[in-house]
Amino acid sequence: MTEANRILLGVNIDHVATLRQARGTRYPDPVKAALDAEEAGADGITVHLREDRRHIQDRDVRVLADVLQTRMNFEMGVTDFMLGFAEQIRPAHVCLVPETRQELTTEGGLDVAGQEARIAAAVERLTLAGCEVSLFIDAEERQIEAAMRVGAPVIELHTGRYADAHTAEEAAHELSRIRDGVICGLNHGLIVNAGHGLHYHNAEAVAAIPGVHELNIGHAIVAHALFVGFKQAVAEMKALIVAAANRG
Ligand SMILES: CC(=O)[C@@H](O)[C@H](O)COP(=O)(O)O
Ligand SMILES: NCC(=O)COP(=O)(O)O
Repeated sequence: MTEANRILLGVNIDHVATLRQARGTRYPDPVKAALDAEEAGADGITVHLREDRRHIQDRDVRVLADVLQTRMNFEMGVTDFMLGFAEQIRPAHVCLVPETRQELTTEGGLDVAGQEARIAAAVERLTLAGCEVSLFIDAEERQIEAAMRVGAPVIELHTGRYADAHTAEEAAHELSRIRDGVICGLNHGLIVNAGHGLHYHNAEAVAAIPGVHELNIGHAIVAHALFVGFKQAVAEMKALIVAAANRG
């Protein structure tokens, strides 16, 4: 990997499917979005198959598994169904996320410390299936240490509180928590990704944190794509974070 592309962009295409599901149509097709994203420089494609199937559907994941040129980052709750599904699909990456039916979006990180045995068993099953497992967690030392203990090689730090900050002070505080989380993860030998709620106006500061491996970004890219097209929206985000990482 060259210095110019040392940070990776995973493009989350869930909300292309959100638009499709709103009318029960066949369009817009998240698979087309994924292929366009790849052409525009995405390093991977992220999809979250929610238990309530509010956006991505099982078939989307199956088709993506066949056609992606990069790699799939499959986000899932820790349930027996999802574990079995992932074992069939065998995505390159599986990210375990917390999930509740009523939430608007993923509101916090997975409580790994509070359920180590259950998460360790899931990590083991997925690893045996050939998936690299990541855990979507808050930037807290106890969660990062638990992630290491359960055998996950990768963590993704939840950036939602930073993205939703109402003041510059709050944003700076949340950013410094993420920075500390990155250092902690790296010190424990983990690969550290980050994502959630990142946008064209706030992703650079996270990308500039030394050691961040990949950012997963979806909602903002899909929204921007309405006005500039999907490829352009992905290319703009990729250029933004690569430049920030190189400056940082
Ligand atoms: C786990 C995560 O942060 C994203 O995948 C997010 O869940 C996108 O989907 P939702 O907007 O449905 O939460
Ligand atoms: N894991 C975070 C992700 O995939 C993208 O989240 P968002 O940018 O749609 O909020």
